[in-house]
Amino acid sequence: MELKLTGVTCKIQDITIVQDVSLEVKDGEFVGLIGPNGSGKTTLLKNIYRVYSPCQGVISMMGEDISRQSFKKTFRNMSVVAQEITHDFDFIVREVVMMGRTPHKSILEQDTEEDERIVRESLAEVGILELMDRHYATLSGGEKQRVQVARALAQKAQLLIMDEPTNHLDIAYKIQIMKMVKDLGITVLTTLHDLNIAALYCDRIYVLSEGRIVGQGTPEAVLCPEMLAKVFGVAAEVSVHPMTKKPNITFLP
Ligand SMILES: Nc1ncnc2c1ncn2[C@@H]1O[C@H](COP(=O)(O)OP(=O)(O)OP(=O)(O)O)[C@@H](O)[C@H]1O
Repeated sequence: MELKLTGVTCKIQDITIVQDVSLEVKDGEFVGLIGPNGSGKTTLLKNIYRVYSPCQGVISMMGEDISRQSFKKTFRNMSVVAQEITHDFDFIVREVVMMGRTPHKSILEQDTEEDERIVRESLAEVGILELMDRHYATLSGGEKQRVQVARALAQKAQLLIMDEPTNHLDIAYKIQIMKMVKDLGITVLTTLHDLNIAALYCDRIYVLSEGRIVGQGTPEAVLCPEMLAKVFGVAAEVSVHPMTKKPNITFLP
């Protein structure tokens, strides 16, 4: 499920937050979006998952402009793990995951046994089947994050958009979730703050700074000391890890 952005600009209250962004995620690619706090990553993703509409530019999936699609059609093909999900009502975990089945149903359609099976499978995949009857509001930040990943899995979409999907997770779950998503083999665009995790899992990376794309390429090409100094303002040494053969960043105090 190919995703393409061409010249996307987004303004909020007349302030340009994202400017002339063009990027492409090819079918089956795992692409990272990195950049400092406030560089516009979440705003860009919100344009992709249709919370905002770009004031200029086109976002297309498989060559079709998503602004011309019904929301239902978009979300049959695109699942989203957003940051900081709060639910106004206190849902049970399995109800939150069942929300992932919504784009596949008509308004009054009941949940089927197949839906129930998919919900259980998705919870098991992220290792929290035992939480299925808990109240979502009572979960820890990391547990909530895994419920959101399970909801996205239950949606069975071919494009997955994730906004910092691992920020509440300890290192073991961070690796588990990234590996699991990678193994799905679907098309992924995700923001990531942990650049060593980005180096391990991303096929390609885009760098956003002040709303513009300032770098793109493989982790080896993008994650260099010059970019880290220029964009993030940090001193770092980058080596190739002898076991993973991926860039390994050591930040210098
Ligand atoms: N609804 C809004 N109203 C006003 N300003 C906003 C709004 N949403 C985002 N911004 C501003 O747009 C800029 C980009 O925000 P955004 O959340 O997209 O950045 P980000 O790269 O995701 O940051 P972080 O890494 O901190 O999550 C910030 O300066 C933010 O304050």
